[in-house]
Amino acid sequence: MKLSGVELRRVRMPLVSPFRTSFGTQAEREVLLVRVVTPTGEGWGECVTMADPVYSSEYTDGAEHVLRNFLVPTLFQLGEVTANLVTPSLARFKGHRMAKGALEMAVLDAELRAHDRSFAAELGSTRASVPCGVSVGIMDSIPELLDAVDGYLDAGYVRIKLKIEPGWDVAPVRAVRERFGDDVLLQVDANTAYTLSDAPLLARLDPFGLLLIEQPLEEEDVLGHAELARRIRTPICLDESIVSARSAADAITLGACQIVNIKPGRVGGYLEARRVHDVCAAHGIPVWCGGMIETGLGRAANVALASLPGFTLPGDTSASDRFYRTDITEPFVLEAGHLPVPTGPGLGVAPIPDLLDAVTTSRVWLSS
Ligand SMILES: O=C(O)CCC(=O)N[C@@H](C(=O)O)c1ccccc1
Repeated sequence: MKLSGVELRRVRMPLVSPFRTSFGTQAEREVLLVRVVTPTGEGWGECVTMADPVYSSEYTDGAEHVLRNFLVPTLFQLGEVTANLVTPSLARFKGHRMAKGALEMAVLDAELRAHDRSFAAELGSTRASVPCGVSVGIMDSIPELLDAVDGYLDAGYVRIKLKIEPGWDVAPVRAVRERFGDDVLLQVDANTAYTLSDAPLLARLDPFGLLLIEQPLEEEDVLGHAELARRIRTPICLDESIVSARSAADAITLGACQIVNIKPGRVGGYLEARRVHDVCAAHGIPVWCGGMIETGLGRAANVALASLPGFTLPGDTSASDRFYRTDITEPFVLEAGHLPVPTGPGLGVAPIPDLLDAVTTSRVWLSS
């Protein structure tokens, strides 16, 4: 497929309520979208970087710069472009997995639309819908948290994930268990906020029957997670530490995780995400699809990914209205705790022009 040009578009979308994690609070989501244009159509990609480099080293201005100055020009020089060629063609540029993943996603979307094939079919979907969990931020008080969890359970979410950090961990977990019982699927996400010396504190979560504790230690402390796994009973799930299929295999072999959160942007794209899924399946490690507060574009691709056979735990594939009053695509609406897997060509969704223009803050056109 030849690329006629690529558009880099920045959008800013207010969140329905501030979202607080151990690395900060977000009131809006600034998203970098990539649109590739070919002689026969177009494709959309979503870069999951945050505005600041606090989740990982990538950040949105940096992603835009590396796309504009290195990644997109390299694809223009390729002539014929396919999704499978994107990652190997960009390999000489180190890192920038989220930026690379957004570009690959846009090329894959364009390619699949041109072949009338869905993301679900291409990735290996085995289900028509996926069960959905929801991520609940750190709150100012336990009553506020319990009200939020009550609302999400009423909405039908099948799993609750609580963000935790030192000072907000055992008490909120105990309160949720006391209020909603032991049958609610419950897990916690620390986003690297603890150290191995906190093992006794984290062991105090063991009596609450959590599905997992996500990324308790810093992303590079793989051996620390392996040691922590020997000191607590709650299964350890890695997020930030897993940046590729190779790092997943290493972490599993070292005993650093029993579960893996797959985020396509974090690992460099949906094709690598499928490889992480395959490596985990080969090791008998369950996976679930993480979220980066995506618009309906990334949400569509994540729901397709989450319908692969190894995704046996509910993911952070929540409905559009979990974060956005108005999405830039047709909204994803929870149906009995599930989201339907898009079946249309490519992503199966596209931005609604007026809604997209209303939240667009900048556009750059790069021609081949
Ligand atoms: O449901 C969602 O899209 C958000 C899920 C979630 O909690 N994401 C967290 C995370 O640490 O996993 C996050 C959000 C935004 C940016 C980075 C990380």
